[in-house]
Amino acid sequence: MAAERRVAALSRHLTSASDVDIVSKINLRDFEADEVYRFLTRDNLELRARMLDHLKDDIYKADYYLSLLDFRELTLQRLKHYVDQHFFSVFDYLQDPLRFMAGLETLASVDYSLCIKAGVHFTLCGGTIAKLGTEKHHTQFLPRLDTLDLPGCFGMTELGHGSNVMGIETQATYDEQSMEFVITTPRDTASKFWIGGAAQHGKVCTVFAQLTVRGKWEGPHVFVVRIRDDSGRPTPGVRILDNGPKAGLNGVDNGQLWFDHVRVPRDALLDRYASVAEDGTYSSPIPSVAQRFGTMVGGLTTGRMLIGQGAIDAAKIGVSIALRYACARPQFQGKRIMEYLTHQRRLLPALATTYAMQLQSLRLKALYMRKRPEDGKQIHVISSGLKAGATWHRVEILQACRECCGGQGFLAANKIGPMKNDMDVDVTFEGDNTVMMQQVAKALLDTAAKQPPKPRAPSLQGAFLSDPSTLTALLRFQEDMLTAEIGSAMTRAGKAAASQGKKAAAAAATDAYEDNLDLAVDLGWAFLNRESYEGFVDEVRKSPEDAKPALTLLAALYGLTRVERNLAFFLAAGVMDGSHAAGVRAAVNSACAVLSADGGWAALRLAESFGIPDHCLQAPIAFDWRQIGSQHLG
Ligand SMILES: Cc1cc2nc3c(=O)[nH]c(=O)nc-3n(C[C@H](O)[C@H](O)[C@H](O)COP(=O)(O)OP(=O)(O)OC[C@H]3O[C@@H](n4cnc5c(N)ncnc54)[C@H](O)[C@@H]3O)c2cc1C
Repeated sequence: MAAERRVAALSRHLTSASDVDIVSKINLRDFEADEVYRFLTRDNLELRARMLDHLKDDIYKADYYLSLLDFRELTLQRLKHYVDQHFFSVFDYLQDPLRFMAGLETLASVDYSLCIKAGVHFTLCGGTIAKLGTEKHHTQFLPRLDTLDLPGCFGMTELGHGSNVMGIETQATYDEQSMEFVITTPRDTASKFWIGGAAQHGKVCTVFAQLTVRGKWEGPHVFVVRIRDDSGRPTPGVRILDNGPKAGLNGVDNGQLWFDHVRVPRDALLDRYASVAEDGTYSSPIPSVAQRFGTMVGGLTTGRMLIGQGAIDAAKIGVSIALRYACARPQFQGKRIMEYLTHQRRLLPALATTYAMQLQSLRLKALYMRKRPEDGKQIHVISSGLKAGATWHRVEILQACRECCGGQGFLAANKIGPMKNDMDVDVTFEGDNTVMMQQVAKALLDTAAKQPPKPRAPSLQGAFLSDPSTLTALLRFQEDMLTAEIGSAMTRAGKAAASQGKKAAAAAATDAYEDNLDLAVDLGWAFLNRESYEGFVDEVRKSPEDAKPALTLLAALYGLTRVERNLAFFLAAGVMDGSHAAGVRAAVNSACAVLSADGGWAALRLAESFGIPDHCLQAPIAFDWRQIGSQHLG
């Protein structure tokens, strides 16, 4: 058999006992896709099934011939139709977050524009009002948001300020005479930019603005502002410009907003964390501007979690389509393309990574649902790392899937290409990935400043490379080494400047951090790699018995590819040598051989376990590629 031949050939290249390949000895057992689906999908199963069934409706069928304006209109009609089913409510944002997330996650399986249009309205606008507002805001706005009677936008980004939200320039000044806030765009760089729903359909917007009360600056706060009246005309003082066509995601109408002394009532301030009394007395339980703002935006984690999950779900679809095609498509002497090692190398680590990210997302949701204040920092770190990691993985996975399907991958009807274009922006919005990875690094460095890590180089003498304890030790070593390296550069710089005072020492430490930004992003990755691999191994212990061998193999493949990606680090650090590197390659290749043996049944079953119904896969090549001409042109 090809798989056994390859494993034997690989073993001959290995030089030491530690390279003995245990991966190839895993005996896969037949398992039920349904059981693994339940292992991968732990909440709202019945609701998800109903929602997916509803998405069979013709209105959600992909139409790649639409003009920009027609696509926007269709996206709005789709959203209305979905909202009319009452699968979930904006009130669930606080009351039943898992139901809320399930309601939005499901949409990504048919159209990312629809998913984002819904996400902006329910999560970014509705969730902000729910989380940062109080009873009066909930009563006034949420019921109208729930029916889409009042389409909502989220106005944080400005032309001049994206990642640096603290630096926004929109002003909100309290007028004690009229007891109103006056919202102003002082210059064009302060115009709100990229605002989803603003170009055509949005009527209300949660606007981030710098608050000044009695001449004192209090930092960024959020205000609910009507940008269009009930008939759809811009409200007085609000100017709106359409952002126009984008590289993808064209079902969403993004726009630019200017506010010319727009007056809003005192109640427009979302006042959970800060309020202004009639006479202009400002009060907040959080005295520091930075901490207050951190608390406000920190409460909006749901959106970040949804973007990460959307990326994972897209990877599930891409991998499922590409695997089904690869196992059915012959090239050269009737060989199925899945039999080529290069194909296995592109699709099977992608499958393993998608499982790792899905399980990590489930673990994050479980932590989130515990609702313990002491978990706040960990939730922030994991959600930031997962958002960045899952979306960056998605970019790579969908590209690999597109290429694996050859020319068919480029046909819109086969879904991967359009999905890739529409989702390209997920690495940027809801927190740019480079900035997100730094959020992870900063939190780890913060902890390390109090309790410096002691990196322990694992000994690979006699170790099995694919053993969970070896892989964990390697991944932890990389995380600790990077933390120690950046941390000690900051400490050295701080100490050198200490004689000039505390401020100078802090500034020198920040400079040293900035000089190591490349390593900070590596550290974000190292954290996610270790955390998600450990999580994967832990989850496999709780998995359905029959699926355990396949999932064990998948976890090993994930861990091995994470180490393989970072071979340069491990070789430079002296914990691995050339024979270990060859051992990792051999183990990855043999895991691929086992998973793709016998027609690739195990890989196909693992993909089937994602539970994506046929009408969501849509792509003709996922079914019978020979029928493609008759199917896609209908
Ligand atoms: C399609 C789309 C829809 C959007 N919808 C909305 C919406 O509805 N509401 C809303 O408020 N916003 C929205 N946004 C805005 C989005 O959140 C921002 O684009 C994002 O925050 C990044 O900001 P920026 O585009 O100004 O990029 P910048 O912050 O200018 O980043 C540009 C580059 O600089 C790098 N960079 C920036 N800071 C650092 C740093 N400290 N260290 C290292 N590198 C850095 C980034 O990695 C990036 O590569 C949307 C954007 C898009 C494209």
